[in-house]
Amino acid sequence: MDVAELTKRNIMATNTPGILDDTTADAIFGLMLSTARRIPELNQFVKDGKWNISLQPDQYGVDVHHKTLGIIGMGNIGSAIAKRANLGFGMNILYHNRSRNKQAEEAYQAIYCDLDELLEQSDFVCLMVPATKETEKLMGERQFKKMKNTAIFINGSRGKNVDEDALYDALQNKDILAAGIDVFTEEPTNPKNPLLSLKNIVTLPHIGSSTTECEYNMSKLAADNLKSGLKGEKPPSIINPEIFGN
Ligand SMILES: NC(=O)C1=CN([C@@H]2O[C@H](COP(=O)(O)OP(=O)(O)OC[C@H]3O[C@@H](n4cnc5c(N)ncnc54)[C@H](O)[C@@H]3O)[C@@H](O)[C@H]2O)C=CC1
Ligand SMILES: O=C(O)C(=O)CO
Repeated sequence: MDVAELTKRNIMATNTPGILDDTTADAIFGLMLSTARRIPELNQFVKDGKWNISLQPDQYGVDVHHKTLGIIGMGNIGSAIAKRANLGFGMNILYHNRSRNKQAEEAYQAIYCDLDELLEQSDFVCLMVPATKETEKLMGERQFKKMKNTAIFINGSRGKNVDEDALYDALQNKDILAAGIDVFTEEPTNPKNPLLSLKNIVTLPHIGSSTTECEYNMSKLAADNLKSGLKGEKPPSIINPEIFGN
């Protein structure tokens, strides 16, 4: 939204902050586990009736616990992911952000570093920045080449933050081990998107906040915002309160 323009025209802008952080972090963590432990692929293996000998080493996944997770964008959702990773899975947290996040540093022992350092050192790289001009294709060929070839890339933010062609090449050339993505450059993605042909990627149809509880809570807050606005009152989560004056 062009909030400045809305404010200029005296139009209220509202959002639903806070409500989806934990739900989205759960989905992103699910993507990390699914990708590392190859859950969708091995689920299909059982259902296809192929489980007739014990699992072979080339079907093994990799550990998540006690590995290093690099979070690009340590905001509300990034912090909720760090909490799960550090307190639940004993993971070491590196992060890159526009500014230091002291709360995450204290609560989850998160260590601030520059982007290249994060890419070089992390076993999992999780992208959680907003889509802006600065973050467009933030992850491209150079960044994927910086990652370990045993590392896993997760995108829970916006598709445009990643150069999908570069991600395809990185996965195909085994520059990185695998990827898990909830978001695409174009949504719904074209079924012919080359990424979908790869074995080492887990894909989701942008399900970050898609639980019954979370969708209900977001809708309720949106309706509360609307009701207040229509009565000329300040909505509970207004983005541009300045239109009401001080
Ligand atoms: N997959 C899904 O269903 C969902 C995806 N999202 C996406 O996740 C994004 C993050 O959400 P929140 O954590 O709530 O936002 P937030 O605003 O709390 O956190 C974003 C963080 O990214 C940092 N950042 C911004 N530009 C940066 C840059 N160029 N370099 C480094 N850091 C930068 C900010 O400083 C901030 O700490 C949203 O903007 C949205 O695109 C949000 C909700 C659900
Ligand atoms: O609110 C968002 O940013 C979403 O991605 C919806 O799930």
